Amino acid sequence: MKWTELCIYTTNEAIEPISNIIHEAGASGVVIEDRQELDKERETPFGEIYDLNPDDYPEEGVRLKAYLPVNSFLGETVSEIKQAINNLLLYDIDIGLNKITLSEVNEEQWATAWKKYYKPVKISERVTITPTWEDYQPVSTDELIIELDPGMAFGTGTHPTTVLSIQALERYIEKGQIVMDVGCGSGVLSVASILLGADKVLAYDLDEVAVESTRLNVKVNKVAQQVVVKQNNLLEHVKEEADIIVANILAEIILRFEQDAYKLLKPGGYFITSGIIQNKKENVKEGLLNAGFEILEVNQMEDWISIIAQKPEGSR
Ligand SMILES: C[S@@+](CC[C@H](N)C(=O)[O-])C[C@H]1O[C@@H](n2cnc3c(N)ncnc32)[C@H](O)[C@@H]1O
Repeated sequence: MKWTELCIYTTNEAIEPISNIIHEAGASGVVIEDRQELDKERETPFGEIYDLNPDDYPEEGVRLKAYLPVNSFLGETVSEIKQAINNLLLYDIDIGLNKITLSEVNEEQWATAWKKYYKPVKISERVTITPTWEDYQPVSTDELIIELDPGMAFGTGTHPTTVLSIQALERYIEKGQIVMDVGCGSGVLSVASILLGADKVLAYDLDEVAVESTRLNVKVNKVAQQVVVKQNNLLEHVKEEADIIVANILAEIILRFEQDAYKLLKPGGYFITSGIIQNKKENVKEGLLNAGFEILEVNQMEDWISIIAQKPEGSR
């Protein structure tokens, strides 16, 4: 099978929204080549440092590579992707150079392009994410392993917004709790919640592909019995109560359901928000305070912010 490699030169800030656009356009995955990665010391969970090849990275900014099957819709799909990326400017997202190139690759090149980038990555104290094709052996007995196929919706689970969410879940989940995962994507946060001790997760996403992806990943990770996955717009019509609500979605979307999150949380429950870019931090905080939350933590990784808020004990 022939594939077209679509290369998009952009910025770190635009990785997440452009990845979503590409997935929605039907690409079977996104490779992220971020120049900043070259300056970081990278360590595998085994403590080995491995070097990255500078030739695999753009001279500046970020290069996203996506693979689309060559068919008669290709031209149309590429135009739609370009239009959707340009529309990001309306949300104040810096799309940088926004140069887009196309080239044809064969099946074999496509498979290798993927796999060389993905290694097991330690995300938090206890959680390691490993691609499904790696035969990964835990290093310690309390290590929790999440298996993900980066070729599926919403990638590798190692984006800073996902990492911040998992690190927060690790600090706040207590055994037997109920968690809601709003905008579940690949389902990585649902799987993490169960592995970290939650009894049940209610996972929601508006996107059908994401819902399927979560269903598959909860099965692969053997937690399907405890995760109820449903296509839903945020928390619309949801009636259950939760101990923790986690949402890794853009700030604009978090702002739309802070009050619903407050209503559905038990007193003392936590709202873990992530996916917030720097300049939207104050808006999200203000919205959370207006809804009645107390802000417990504001954490940052690269340009991304995660805010952890609590519904006060004794409130209703
Ligand atoms: C950044 S991804 C996060 C995926 C995953 N939770 C993670 O942390 O890696 C955001 C997800 O929110 C979903 N989403 C966006 N708007 C939504 C809405 N109104 N209702 C439900 N899900 C939504 C998108 O489809 C996408 O899967």
